Order: sequence, then structure tokens, then C-alpha cells
Amino acid sequence: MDKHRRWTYSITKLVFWTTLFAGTLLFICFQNSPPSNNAHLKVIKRGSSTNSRSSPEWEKRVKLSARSGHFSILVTGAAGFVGSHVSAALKLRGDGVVGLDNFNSYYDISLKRARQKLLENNGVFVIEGDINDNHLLKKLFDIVKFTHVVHLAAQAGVRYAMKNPGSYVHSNIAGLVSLFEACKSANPQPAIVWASSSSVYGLNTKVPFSEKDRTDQPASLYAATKKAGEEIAHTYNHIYGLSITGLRFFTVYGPWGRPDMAYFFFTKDILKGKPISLFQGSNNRSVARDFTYIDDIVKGCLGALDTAEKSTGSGGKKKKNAQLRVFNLGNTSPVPVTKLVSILEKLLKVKAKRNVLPLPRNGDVMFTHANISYAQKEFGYKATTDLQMGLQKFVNWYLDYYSISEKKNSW
Ligand SMILES: O=C(O)[C@H]1O[C@H](OP(=O)(O)OP(=O)(O)OC[C@H]2O[C@@H](n3ccc(=O)[nH]c3=O)[C@H](O)[C@@H]2O)[C@H](O)[C@@H](O)[C@@H]1O
Repeated sequence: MDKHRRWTYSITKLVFWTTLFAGTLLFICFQNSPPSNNAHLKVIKRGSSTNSRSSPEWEKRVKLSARSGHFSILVTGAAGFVGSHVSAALKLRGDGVVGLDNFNSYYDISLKRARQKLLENNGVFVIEGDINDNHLLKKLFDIVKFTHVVHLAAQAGVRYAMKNPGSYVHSNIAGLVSLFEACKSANPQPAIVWASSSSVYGLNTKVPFSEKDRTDQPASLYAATKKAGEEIAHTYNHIYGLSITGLRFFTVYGPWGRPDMAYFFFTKDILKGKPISLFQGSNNRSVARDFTYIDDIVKGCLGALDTAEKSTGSGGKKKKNAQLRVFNLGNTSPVPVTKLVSILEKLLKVKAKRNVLPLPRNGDVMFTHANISYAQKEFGYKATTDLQMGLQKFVNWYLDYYSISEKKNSW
């Protein structure tokens, strides 16, 4: 080989190996990074030194937030409606709490940020991250020996499932499996309490709904993913000895609530003088919900957590049978949606522009009604806030939050 050809050969070799090396690096990076987009939902990322997961300050914040004399709890969906209330209640009673939330754009992110700020003012660190990010979950379980996980991160909403089915699979199925995988490998394995839904009762007509009733006729993809979650929970309990408690929440409402829910956007639209759509069934039958106030749901979550037994596995192997439970958490007194609107009209002192429409075939069910005797027996659960009182508290919060620029830092 002459000098020139030898030189060209060396350059070609160098380019080849550099490209291969860079390609491999890129591939590894892509494999390890969490999805940047949650099936069409934007996940906004913010960079800050305390949020950089490799920094010692970040680890310190995680450990500090988890520190407690009692339980150390990971709360997923901590910047969400139920998640923020549960995190605050746990911290207030002295548990160590670390929050996790992906801050996706399903509804107003600024409301999630405001909840995060309140939590952080109360000593709860809310990490920005996705439950599908298994590296992050592993890291968290390496840093903290969590005794419990309260898993509330989910894609919620019944009707949105027809618009964005992928986001339900991403969060409620893939995300749940990713979380269970991390829990089963953790040492010690935490006990898990997670949010299922009243929607699993689907088209059932026998009321009130009992945990013993069939749940094999879901009316929405949302309901189907929650039902799937209950079956997946069975598997992880059976194979790995994870202690798992599923909570079927019944239409939770209250201060710091979800803007996609009817009571919330009815309030907004009534105040703006905009018409609201009121669904009704055939023969003018009104649609009814067992609306449950947030504080009652928080009590139920804490009751379930305090009665959860330890998981039994270690090193990914089950030692003996572990606890597997499902509870209804409802108010046990269904109210027609028309009545909810009348209460709101009185509280807001504005007449609603009612637009009555047939119940669309998009996943909604006619009514829900919880039998809560099992939760009552196991941890003394009893809802104590009726819809009138609960909506009063919601409206007070709503007017305060949206009309006063200097927001109050209280729950
Ligand atoms: O209990 C549950 O499992 C579910 O409760 C709610 O679902 P839903 O009861 O459908 O709550 P909303 O979307 O707030 O609807 C409440 C009622 O208002 C009715 N509605 C809703 C929207 C509307 O424009 N008009 C109307 O009459 C619905 O048909 C329903 O009866 C939550 O959105 C779900 O995430 C949760 O899992």
C-alpha cells in the first residue's frame, strides 16, 4: 500500500469506528431516557440544580423529604388532586414523603405547580419524573428504603379516553407495570396502595356497588385500564409477594380539584355566563354520581395505608402469601347531576344556562353508588361531608384561588 492509500484507509477506519461508537452511545441514551412525550401529552421538563438527578444536593433533598420516625412513603402523582392532598396529610402527621409527578399537560400545569409549591413549603420534595422511567424508580428505591408507595399517578377522565387512548395505556398499564417492577425488586419491598376507580363497575345495574360484584363490563377505555390494573396487581401479589391495596374512588371533588371534572368546569362556565351541557338518560332519567369529598378520600387512603401488611418477597422472590385487597371509597349517597348544578347556582348566586343533552355514548355510566361496608369494617371508613358542605368548601377555594392574585398557602 502506498503512503496516500494507507492514509485514506486509516481515515476511513477512524470515521467508521467513531460513527459506530457515537451511534452506540446515542442508542444507549435513547434507551435510558424517559419518553419525552406521553402519547400526545406534553411533559414539560425544567432544569435546576436541585432537580438534576445526579447531583448530591438532589439525593440529599430526596433523603431529607423521606426522613421520618414512622413511614417513608413514595407518592406518585403528588402534584395531582388526590396526590397533593394525601401527601400533605401524610407529612402533617409525621411521615416522610417523597413525591413524583410528570407534570403532563392534560390540564392546567400552573395548578399542578401551585400544588407542588404548597407541598414543597411543607417539606415534601416533588420530583419531576415519569413512572415509566425505570432508571429513576430504581434510583429512588436505592436512595430510600420506602416502607410504602401510594400510587396515584394515572391518566384520569372517562370521556378523554376516546380522544387519546394511548395515554391511558401509557400511564395506567405500562406505568403501573413499571412501578410494580421497581417495587418487586426493591429491598425491602414496599406495601402499595393505589388508585383504581368506581368506573370498573361499568354497566352494572345492581346498587349499591359492592367489591364482590362483577367488574367485567367496563364502559370506557379508562375503566378498562383500571380493571386491567386490578388484574395486574393480582399477578404481582401472586408471583412476588407484593402487598397491594386498590382503592375504587367514587367521583372525588373538592378544593384544588381537577379542572376536567364536571363540578369544576360547571363552576367556571356558570360564573362566565356560558351554557353548560347536562346529560340525561332515556325517559328523562337523570344521571347521578356518588360524589365524594376529598377529605373523606384522604381518610380512606390513610386507613388503607395504616392497615396494609408488609410485602413478603425479597430479591424478586415471594416468601409467603401477601395481602391483596380492593376497597370502595365513596360517599354512599348518590346525587343527580341536576341537583349538583342547583347547589352550585345557590352558592355562586348565578343561574346556570342549562343545555340538556342525551347521555353521549362515550364512556359515561348512568349512576354510581358505593357500598363501603368493607372499608368500614377494616379501617372504620365513613364519609362525613355531604355534597352541599363539600361544594361550599370547593366554591370558597375556587373564588379565592382564581380571583385573588396573592394566593394563600393553605389546604
Ligand atoms: O368515580 C370515578 O371512578 C371517576 O370519577 C370521575 O368521572 P365522572 O364520575 O364521570 O366525573 P365527571 O366527568 O366530573 O362527571 C360527573 C357527572 O357529570 C356528568 N356530566 C359531565 C360533563 C358534562 O358536560 N355534563 C354532564 O352532565 C357526567 O355524565 C357525570 O354523570 C373522574 O373524572 C374519573 O377520573 C374517576 O375515576
